[in-house]
Formats: sequence, structure tokens, C-alpha cells
Amino acid sequence: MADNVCNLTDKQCKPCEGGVPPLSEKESRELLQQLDGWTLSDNRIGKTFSFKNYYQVMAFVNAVAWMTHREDHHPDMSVGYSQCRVEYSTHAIGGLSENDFICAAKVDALFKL
Ligand SMILES: C[C@H](O)[C@H](O)[C@H]1CNC2=NC(N)=NC(=O)C2=N1
Repeated sequence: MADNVCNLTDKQCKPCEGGVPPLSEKESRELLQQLDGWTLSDNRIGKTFSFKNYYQVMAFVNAVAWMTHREDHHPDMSVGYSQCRVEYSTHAIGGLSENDFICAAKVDALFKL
């Protein structure tokens, strides 16, 4: 792997309060290739995670909330009895930033624990 290539999970979100352009569709699709099962639509990336029961869903939601607090970058989460959908976009720029992809990779890592 080249020196300048870094896993998304090794990165930290950078504070974003606007003033930078959102990623282009091409840039977004390139980053999406580093993720498993996430889809892009309406300037958001999302993935639905399945679990055995509500307890496991809640444990996952809390783990994501903990990670998200550390990264200061927050997903929309919708919860059902055995599923949780996680969606990321960067509100401050009305589109996607690298932060969304970093957090998505970290959500996947939590799911695998
Ligand atoms: C300074 C800090 O990075 C911003 O207030 C963050 C907080 N969490 C955020 N989360 C998301 N999803 N989008 C944002 O633009 C955003 N902004």
C-alpha cells in the first residue's frame, strides 16, 4: 500500500462548519468503494444493519453514539425491533464530506465486534 493511502478507520473527523464544497459524485463514489454495503442517494450514504433482537440493536445504537460523540459527527439512525439504519451526510455543507466515510467505516468496525 502506498504511503499516502490510509484506511478510513485510521482517520479522525475534522471539524466542519461549512465554507468548503461537498465532495463531488465522482469523489464520493471512489470513497464508497472502500466501504462494504453502503449506498449513496440524495447526497447521503446509508446502510441497514440486522440483529437478532432489540437488545442487540440498542447496544449497537449506543456504541455508534459513543463513537459519534468522539468524532463529533452525527448520523441519523432509525431503529426497529431487529434493524438499525444508519445514514450520514454533512449538514454544514449540505452534502458529503470525508467525515461521512470515516464514520461509516467506524460503524462497520463496531458492527463486527
Ligand atoms: C464543529 C462540528 O464539526 C460540527 O458542528 C458538526 C457536528 N456534527 C455534525 N454531524 C453531521 N452529520 N453533519 C455536520 O455538519 C456536523 N457538524
